[in-house]
Amino acid sequence: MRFTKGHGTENDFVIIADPDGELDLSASRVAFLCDRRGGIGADGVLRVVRTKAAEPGSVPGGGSDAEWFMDYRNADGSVAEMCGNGVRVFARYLVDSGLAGPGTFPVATRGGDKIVTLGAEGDVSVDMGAPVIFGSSSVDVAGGTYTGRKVSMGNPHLACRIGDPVAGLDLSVPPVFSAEDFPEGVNVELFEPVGDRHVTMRVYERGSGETRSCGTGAVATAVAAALLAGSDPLTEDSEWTVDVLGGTVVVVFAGGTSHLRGPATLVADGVLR
Ligand SMILES: N[C@@H](CCC[C@H](N)C(=O)O)C(=O)O
Repeated sequence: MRFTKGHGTENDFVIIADPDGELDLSASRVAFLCDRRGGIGADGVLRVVRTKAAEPGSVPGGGSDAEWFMDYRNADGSVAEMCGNGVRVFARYLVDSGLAGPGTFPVATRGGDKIVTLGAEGDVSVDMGAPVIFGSSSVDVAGGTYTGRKVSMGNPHLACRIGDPVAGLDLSVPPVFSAEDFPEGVNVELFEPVGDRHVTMRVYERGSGETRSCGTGAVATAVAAALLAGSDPLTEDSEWTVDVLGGTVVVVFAGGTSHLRGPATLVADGVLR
């Protein structure tokens, strides 16, 4: 089986082309691929499938204009609705492989079609859609209890501004969250403001543990930061810089939707024995 390894701000993925949807990608197979010692190593797997060959029910509403479907799996083998960095790396893979031309095109995901924009090289942007903003919830993580904003980017997030620098946090232990608030689990972001519309964030991802970046988490964090700054991201346009361990991404709120922009890099092609 051939694979490509790529990352978006060091949120890394094993990419597998399966255009006709023939591969039986079990949870244990995904966990093996993502194992950093016994396998290839990654935060998740991106299976590249023609939308018409995707498993029935994986595309919401049953239909999509997109030629390609991003089948995203977390490192533990679980399925997630969306991956913001993943869809940017997925688009870079399509263009580099000649499966799509540079420009603007939709990618089908379990969280709906996402419109990506990219050139032959350089950053990849994605229209992440309108964040769905809820109330607050609390989480025990990194030796503290933090309260933050519940946000859905297709997948669930709890974005908490914390009083301490995020650099010193120990995120080796899974967060303890409200199962009532998050029956499907949650991705937890901890952030601190570091400038004007500029935050730094750490993340503990559902199904993958601490990662060096999370695109949906960066948007959720910008939502929480904007609300705390008195700006409604659904009605007021603004641009946010989000630093993560693996680099920097930009989140733009405009016209009621959200855009995520940043690097997406393919680093290796290989063959699995
Ligand atoms: N790293 C991703 C999010 C991947 C899915 C997440 N772990 C979940 O289970 O919802 C991103 O860049 O958005």
